[in-house]
Amino acid sequence: MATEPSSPSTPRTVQLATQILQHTTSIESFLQKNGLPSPSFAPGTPPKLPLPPALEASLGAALGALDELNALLLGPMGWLLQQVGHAYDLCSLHAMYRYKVPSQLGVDETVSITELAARCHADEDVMGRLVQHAMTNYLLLRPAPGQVAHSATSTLLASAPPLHDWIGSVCEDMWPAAAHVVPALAKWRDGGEEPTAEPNQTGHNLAEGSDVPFFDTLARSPERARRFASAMGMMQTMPGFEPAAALEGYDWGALVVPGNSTDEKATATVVDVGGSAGTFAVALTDKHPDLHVVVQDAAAVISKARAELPERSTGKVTLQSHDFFTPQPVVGAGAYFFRMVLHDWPDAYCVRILRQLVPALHPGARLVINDFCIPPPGQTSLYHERQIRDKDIAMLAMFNSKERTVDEWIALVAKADVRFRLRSVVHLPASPLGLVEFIWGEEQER
Ligand SMILES: C[S@@+](CC[C@H](N)C(=O)[O-])C[C@H]1O[C@@H](n2cnc3c(N)ncnc32)[C@H](O)[C@@H]1O
Repeated sequence: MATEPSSPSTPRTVQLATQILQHTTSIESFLQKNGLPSPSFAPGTPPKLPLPPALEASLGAALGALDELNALLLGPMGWLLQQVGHAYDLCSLHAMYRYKVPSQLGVDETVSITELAARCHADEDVMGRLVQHAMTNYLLLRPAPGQVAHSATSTLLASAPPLHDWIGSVCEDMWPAAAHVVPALAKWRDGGEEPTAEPNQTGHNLAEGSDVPFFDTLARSPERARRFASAMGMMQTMPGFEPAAALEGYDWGALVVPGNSTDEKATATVVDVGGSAGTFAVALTDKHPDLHVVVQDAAAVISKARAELPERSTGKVTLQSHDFFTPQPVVGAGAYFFRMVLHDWPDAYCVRILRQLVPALHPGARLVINDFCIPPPGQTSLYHERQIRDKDIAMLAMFNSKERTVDEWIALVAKADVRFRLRSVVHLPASPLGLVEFIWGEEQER
């Protein structure tokens, strides 16, 4: 929705408050017209507002304005205090995860904090403090002093084990690593044009006191590996990360080359490199049954994926254990697809991964990178830019890697091999992910 122009003399805070009011009014009137509930903290509230794309934009604008208004009204000192305060938010969320607090409460139940602490086998005083902190962040509700009940967020956590896994991975894998990012910078060395650091010299390594890269840490701990894979699967259901966006944003059907004779079946192979449990591959072959997708990942990930692959995907999705630092075994595929894989690796490692493809590539093969694309400065609100920059810092903490701009993706692929030629760049709507497509060799396009 277009906001009313305000006079240049209107103070910025009032401009922002007006925008918030206008956008919120549009959203509420849509919800009302469609018989949908107003946003609330009550259990059973949908995980996200069910809005059409135009109102998604309104929601984004309202949140961006709210963030700026909050910072302006707090003033620099208050804003700093708020930043510091956020450092403790994950403590109470972590306690919710560790003690499975959401599962200890019945949906319509109100219990005393004493009773909840007993159900959690936790110290009453400490648990009471953590729970009351969680209440201030709307993670739980306080129906009366000393009482606790479910909120919209805690019911969601109780009902979705992968979401619980994701919180666990954030609190126990990523958060300790983030706290060690800055001390880990001492390990970086001057690599000439760009300083470099290894994937085993990260915040994660300092936090763990180990020198193995994150994915090797996972390989040594089946439960942590399961939790991380579950968290990755959960991410695929989050707004902007669903396979649907990448399915619609790219012409997968164009990869299918018709056979020469009528009895020759039209088909093409897509290799989903680092494809984890195959969530994307299943969605892709559901939509394009003429495609054959080979999902490649570490052996432990593939053996778990085998147990979970839906029956309808048999014959359309092949699961293959493959280390992408070794030569690509699928020769002559139509496309090699990397979805949220290369952002886990520093540039020099991405170059090594991409070069492993080269002997397998036939002219015209596509390299499709479906990954975070940092927008150019000023293209989005700082609030929205912060969401993707948070991910960038997470990459630094876990892998000494980074999120990249489209130009950085293009430069990186050129560094791997100049025979990869840029073919298209797609910015997926309402998603921090883009699709950057390259074509191999001089051959005319299909
Ligand atoms: C961030 S996850 C992305 C998974 C999936 N593409 C998605 O979109 O959810 C990165 C994947 O790379 C896999 N991986 C890491 N190192 C690998 C290696 N050396 N060879 C193959 N896969 C690897 C991990 O097991 C993990 O499944």
